Amino acid sequence: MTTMESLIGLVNRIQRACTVLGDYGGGDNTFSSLWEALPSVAVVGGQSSGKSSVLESIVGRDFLPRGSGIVTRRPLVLQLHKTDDESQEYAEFLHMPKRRFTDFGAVRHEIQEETDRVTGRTKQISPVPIHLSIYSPNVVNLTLIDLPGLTKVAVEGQPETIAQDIETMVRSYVEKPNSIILAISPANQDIATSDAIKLAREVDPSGDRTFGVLTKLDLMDKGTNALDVLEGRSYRLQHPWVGIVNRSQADINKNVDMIVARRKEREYFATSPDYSHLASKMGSEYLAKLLSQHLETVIRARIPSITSLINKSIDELESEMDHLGRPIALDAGAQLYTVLEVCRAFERIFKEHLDGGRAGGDRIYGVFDNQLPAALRKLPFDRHLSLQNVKRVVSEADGYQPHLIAPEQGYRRLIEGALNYFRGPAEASVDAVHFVLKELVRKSIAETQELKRFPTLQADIAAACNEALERFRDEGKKTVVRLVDMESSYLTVEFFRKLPQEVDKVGNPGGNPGGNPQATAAVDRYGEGHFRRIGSNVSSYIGMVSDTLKNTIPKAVVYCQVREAKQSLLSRFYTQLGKKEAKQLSQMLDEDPALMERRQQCAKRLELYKAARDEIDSVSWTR
Ligand SMILES: Nc1nc2c(ncn2[C@@H]2O[C@H](COP(=O)(O)OP(=O)(O)OP(=O)(O)O)[C@@H](O)[C@H]2O)c(=O)[nH]1
Repeated sequence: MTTMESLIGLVNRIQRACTVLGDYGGGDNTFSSLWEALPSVAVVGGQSSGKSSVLESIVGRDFLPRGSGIVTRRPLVLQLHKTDDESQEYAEFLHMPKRRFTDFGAVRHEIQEETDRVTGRTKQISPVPIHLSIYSPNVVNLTLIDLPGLTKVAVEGQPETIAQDIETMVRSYVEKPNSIILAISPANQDIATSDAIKLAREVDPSGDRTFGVLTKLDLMDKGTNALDVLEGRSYRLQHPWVGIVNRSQADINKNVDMIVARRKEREYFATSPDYSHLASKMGSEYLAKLLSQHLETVIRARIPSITSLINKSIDELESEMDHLGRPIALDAGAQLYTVLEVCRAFERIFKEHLDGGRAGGDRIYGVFDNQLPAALRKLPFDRHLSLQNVKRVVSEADGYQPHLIAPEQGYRRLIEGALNYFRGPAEASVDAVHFVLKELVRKSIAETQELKRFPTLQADIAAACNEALERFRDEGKKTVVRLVDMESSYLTVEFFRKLPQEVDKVGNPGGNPGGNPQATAAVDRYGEGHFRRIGSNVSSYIGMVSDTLKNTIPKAVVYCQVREAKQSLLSRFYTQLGKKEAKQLSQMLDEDPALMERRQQCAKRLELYKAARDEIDSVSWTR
């Protein structure tokens, strides 16, 4: 069977858990607020309207700080728990869970101290609530939130904006649709000027959620009464107005006991000529019962929507937790496993870039198909094989004895000189592919979801990849330069064998009919045509080599760089990983602090919502 205790107690427990997580009215939150979904009673009134007196009267104890100026500077969530008649009264603060207060003077002192702990002694206000639970046979189960009194002017030491700040904070509590407003107004003031009623009218125009309380009935001018207000004629609310007579300042000074004061209040209404017909519906005890019953009804009505909010929030949090990733295990084995798993995810993406499926690998083919042939075409063979240079190289190679038939040395020197030019484009191809691979590593790291959480591991993987790519580049360069050197070290004999014999060709070059053939040949061997032919033969040979290199350089580059990157980009990293200690591994898995924080918050929230769901499930409802 559901009892009032179980329902209000349930909300109390959820409310306390909310506060621990920073979820309270007026708080700044990135999560949907469970607190806001919970019905609560907020006590609102102007300064000196009698708020503290009403609360103390409901509790039956003196426990609230008194003084001039703004005494209540943080919301006080006051949870009242009714206990067995013979049990001892005590109070407990959420921020001091181990200490039971039986001296209510000490409770008052602790409220002051705890207020100052957050706000400093500067008379500032703070929306962070203080939670106080009171266990007593003299209370009904009820939760009330005492808020700073609405004020018009700042006093010495308070910021100019204090009046506005208080209103904003109070408003943030009372504007929530689940808030029940206990609007306190003094009877010796015109109700039209009541701060509490003004605010309540704004946030609850239908008066559905507002309970009007009229204090200081005993202080009204003789011959006047508050029946117009109490009977709902001055300002109509959905719930009946409740009149209250609290202890006067003189009673307080005389330390009149609260229980005695309650009795006097009862007597006041019972014997009052104006109010005796309303006596059963007046006074602080009646108010407490009325609120308790109403709160219970409201909670009962809200349970389905609270449950659905909780379920929705659990789903959202679980999906966010999935997105954020599991928390990191503490033992070295599990950490190593996590690192390897993340590395493999990265390698998979990197390979997809090379093998297709993701863009980027085609840029390597671009190097082979465009950059390399273009660079080969641009080599300065025209200059190298100009008539002048051919002549110079051949003469230098001949030395003092000009060549007799073909300038063997001259050919070799010209060819060797030309082949040297191939080193440039060969090395440039290696560099170009290196940069493509580097870029693909960068992209793959960015695209590896699993890596996002671990900035340190990201940097470690990037460094390991770059180190490996440098090694592959060195190897690639050595290999392509070797290809060029191989061309210089042994020339293709076949090519020269196939060249038409010069003697035959020059025997009668067709320009000197009838002349002395020997003389013509002799002159021509050192003439321009002869050198031009040498240049053209060397050029053909170089063209042939260029065609070969155009094909073999890509093979070497793929073999040394691309294939290696696919097969063993992280091989060394893995070897080093095996030697790492648990501490180093956990350093690698050092998460982005913001992300860790968010996960922790989500986990705590999730715990709260699940606990709240269990709490709700554990109460058997009578509907
Ligand atoms: N005679 C009489 N005095 C009252 C009544 N209610 C409050 N007082 C007196 O009015 C003064 C202010 O009451 P509090 O309960 O401190 O009012 P408050 O709204 O909490 O004031 P602040 O905390 O300063 O905003 C005190 O001196 C009370 O004794 C009442 O019903 N009758």
